[in-house]
Amino acid sequence: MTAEAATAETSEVFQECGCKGIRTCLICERQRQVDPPWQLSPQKTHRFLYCVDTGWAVGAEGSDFAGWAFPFPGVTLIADFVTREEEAEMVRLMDRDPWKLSQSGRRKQDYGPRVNFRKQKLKVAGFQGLPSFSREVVRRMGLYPSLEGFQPVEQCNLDYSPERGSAIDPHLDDAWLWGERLVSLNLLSPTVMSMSREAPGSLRLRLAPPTGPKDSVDSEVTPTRSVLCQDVEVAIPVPRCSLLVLTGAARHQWTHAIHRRHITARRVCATFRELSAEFQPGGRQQDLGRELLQISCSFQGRPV
Ligand SMILES: O=C(O)CCC(=O)C(=O)O
Ligand SMILES: [Fe+2]
Repeated sequence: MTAEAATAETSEVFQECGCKGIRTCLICERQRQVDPPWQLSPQKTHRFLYCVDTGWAVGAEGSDFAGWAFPFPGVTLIADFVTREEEAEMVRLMDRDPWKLSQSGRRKQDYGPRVNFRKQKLKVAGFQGLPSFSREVVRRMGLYPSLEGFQPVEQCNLDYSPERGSAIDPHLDDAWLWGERLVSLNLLSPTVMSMSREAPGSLRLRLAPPTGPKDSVDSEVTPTRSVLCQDVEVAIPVPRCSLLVLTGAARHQWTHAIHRRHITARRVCATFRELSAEFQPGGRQQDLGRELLQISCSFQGRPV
């Protein structure tokens, strides 16, 4: 055996996870005997809960800001987007293909172009479209006003498990290639999407609950308080079988994350992404965009 082969074999045995750099999961934390990440970076001080009925983030019960709230635009949650039968069938079909190890204890399957976001380069070769089992869910998405004209050119399936300590660190999704709406279908178990924002300045809070998203609250007469933006985390409860759409501020200003403690059973998430303006008709890369779209909607895909 060559030295190279020996190294590869050892690292394969050692590395049962896909973590690199600062990312960790339960498997490599045990092997490397390192602290779990939440001991290194403390949780946000002020917790707010997203309310689907009002579209506001409301201070967690029992906390300093209980009863106080601020508008949190850009979130659409569609409950029961798929049935339990459809969910079971989708996951059965996903499980027929191999899952690749990914960072922070996740596993993944990707249907889309190969992309180097840092260099802003992409390769179409190898992409055969979204999988056939997504044809119906993508058709259904287009029936909702907030997803009118939604044509995804990528589907990324992620598999989370409590045994691996799966999570995803706070991040913003790319905005060079991917468009305005980020759409994720949440399968097998409920979870919580945690939103945070490392921006200077504060958020103006009003008394909760406002009775509806369109109510105008006169700030001259209603009491207000403020809270440092960087100290806030907004929890969006995401039910099993629901579809979560992030746009606007929730897409571009607030990072999203799934904490390890919010994975209590196997969870599979399928995220669908559309093209940015640059790749749409009239954009600089419209020809490439058109090609991607044609391939994508053939629904003949295998994971790339
Ligand atoms: O698991 C999720 O719901 C989020 C996944 C995500 O943020 C991503 O793949 O960029
Ligand atoms: Fe993301």
